[in-house]
Amino acid sequence: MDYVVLALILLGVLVLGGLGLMVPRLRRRPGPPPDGTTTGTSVEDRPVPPPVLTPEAEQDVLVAPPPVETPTAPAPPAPPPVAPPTVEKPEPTAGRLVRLRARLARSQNVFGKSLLGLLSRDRLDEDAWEEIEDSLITADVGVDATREIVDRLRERTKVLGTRSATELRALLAAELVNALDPAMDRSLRVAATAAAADGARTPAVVLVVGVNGAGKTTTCGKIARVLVADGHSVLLGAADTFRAAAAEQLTTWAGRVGAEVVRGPEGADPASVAFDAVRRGIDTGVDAVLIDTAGRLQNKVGLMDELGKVKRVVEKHGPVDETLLILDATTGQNGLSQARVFTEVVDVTGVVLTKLDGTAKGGIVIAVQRQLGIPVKLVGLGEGPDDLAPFDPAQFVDALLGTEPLGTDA
Ligand SMILES: Nc1nc2c(ncn2[C@@H]2O[C@H](COP(=O)(O)OP(=O)(O)OP(=O)(O)O)[C@@H](O)[C@H]2O)c(=O)[nH]1
Repeated sequence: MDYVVLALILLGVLVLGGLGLMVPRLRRRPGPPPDGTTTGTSVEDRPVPPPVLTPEAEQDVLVAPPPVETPTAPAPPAPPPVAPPTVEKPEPTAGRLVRLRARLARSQNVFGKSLLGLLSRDRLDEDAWEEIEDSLITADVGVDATREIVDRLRERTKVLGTRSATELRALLAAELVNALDPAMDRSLRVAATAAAADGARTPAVVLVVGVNGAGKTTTCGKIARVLVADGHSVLLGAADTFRAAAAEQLTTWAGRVGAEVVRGPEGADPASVAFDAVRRGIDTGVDAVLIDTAGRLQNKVGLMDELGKVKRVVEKHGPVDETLLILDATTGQNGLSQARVFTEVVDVTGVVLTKLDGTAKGGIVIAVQRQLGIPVKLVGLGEGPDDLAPFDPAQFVDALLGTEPLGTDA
């Protein structure tokens, strides 16, 4: 009996102990989902193990910058569409000098106002003639030319008994034209010639020379326009390899009239660029090749020798047809001594007098021609692309004196 009681007690203890273990477990078990579906252990339910990092990766994590939110950058503006260069139609050359006569206004102040004012006096006495002489000298006509002009004028007024201001003005104009030697050939030699051997045409070669800043490159560009306006095809050679901007400048000028440019690397041998330009001109059959050269001071022997070489090298293709000396009219009589040296090194065949719009000394045209014996072929009267006019003595004198042009083609 005792054994039975003992067994029952033991059983009771075991039952109670078992219950004690069961209750906490039941409490911890999650309830069913609200929809009553049973779920197995989903991937999400599984505890996520912490990432195991290698030392290097740990380092990366430490130094990695926090993720930066990249703002969406505004799209760069689309480049403007590149328009093909517009080829311009230069102004016709006939009558340009007449159209540009107002540009000589500063010269007109000397000639037109003071000179004609003097001639309008009631009595032309010694003082008046002296003043006329002074006016001409001030306008850079040059002493010898002035004396010659005034002497002839005095004689003619005496012989003809001229008294009226209009007649005196006409006489003065005639003397000034005479001093400009109207018989000189001022045409540009720009017509291509037929080569004897194969019948191919050889372009006319025009060499443009002068001191620094005289306006060579600008004038080359303007001459290209003059030639195009007169119906010639042209190629430009950028043999000013000294000044990088000169080739750029020339390229722009050429682009405006649809002409080709031959240029070399900066600092290249100018003679070789000039040679290549003429070669290219022969190959493409243009009428004229214009060669721009670097500005050089007439007292720099090396540079002047270089210019001589450019000419000699170009002449391997054939003779240079035209060597134009560009002279800045504002340098007055100084320009004349420069000019003399150039004529010794290269055979200058024509003068282009630039910047006549910026000086009261228009008389320099007379001095240049008389002292150099070379015709002024073109005059620059402004910075505009068509501000270069073929020179015509009668039109020029009319413009200088502020009188109406007589018998012009404008
Ligand atoms: N007012 C005026 N300015 C001119 C005329 N011709 C040229 N110029 C100006 O003169 C300046 C010099 O001209 P460029 O053509 O660069 O002279 P450059 O002789 O080639 O110069 P370098 O190559 O340095 O020797 C420029 O500002 C031109 O616009 C003209 O007839 N009138």
